Amino acid sequence: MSLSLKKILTLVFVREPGKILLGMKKRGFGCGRWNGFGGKVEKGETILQGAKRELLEECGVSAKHLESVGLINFEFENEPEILEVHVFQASKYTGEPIETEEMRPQWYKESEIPFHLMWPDDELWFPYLLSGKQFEAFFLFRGMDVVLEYWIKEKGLN
Ligand SMILES: CSc1nc2ncnc(N)c2[nH]1
Repeated sequence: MSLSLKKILTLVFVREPGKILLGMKKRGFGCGRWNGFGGKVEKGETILQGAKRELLEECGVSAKHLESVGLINFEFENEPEILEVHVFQASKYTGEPIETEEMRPQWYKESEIPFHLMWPDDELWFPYLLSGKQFEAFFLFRGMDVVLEYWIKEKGLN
């Protein structure tokens, strides 16, 4: 059993009734796609603190309460590193979203989410996010555009 390297990441979606805030990634991993806000968890901070920090850094929104909504493990074929992504949503926050070097924020109606300009996994798990169902999921990617295998499980409150 090879040592599977895990990278802990965060992903935050800001919500308003019938709307969700997405960010157009302007550089780096996932550039050119509408994403959630988030990134790495730094030494000495909790996953929750990392999520709040990344949201503030990437679009100027300060989450007052983050709700854990999902846990997704991403594997990429022939790569040893597994991305463990902790997904949160914020409905209590301060600050208007602003564009940064990383992200261009935009509100989308939940009925008009631009899945064709997002990671291909999103269309599969967004129904859980949008319906407030907690979930766990796994996606095996080939490159950046093809999902080879996946599963999604609804999670009761633990
Ligand atoms: C690595 S696969 C992935 N799916 C995603 N969906 C939304 N925002 C991200 N940053 C995502 N990354």
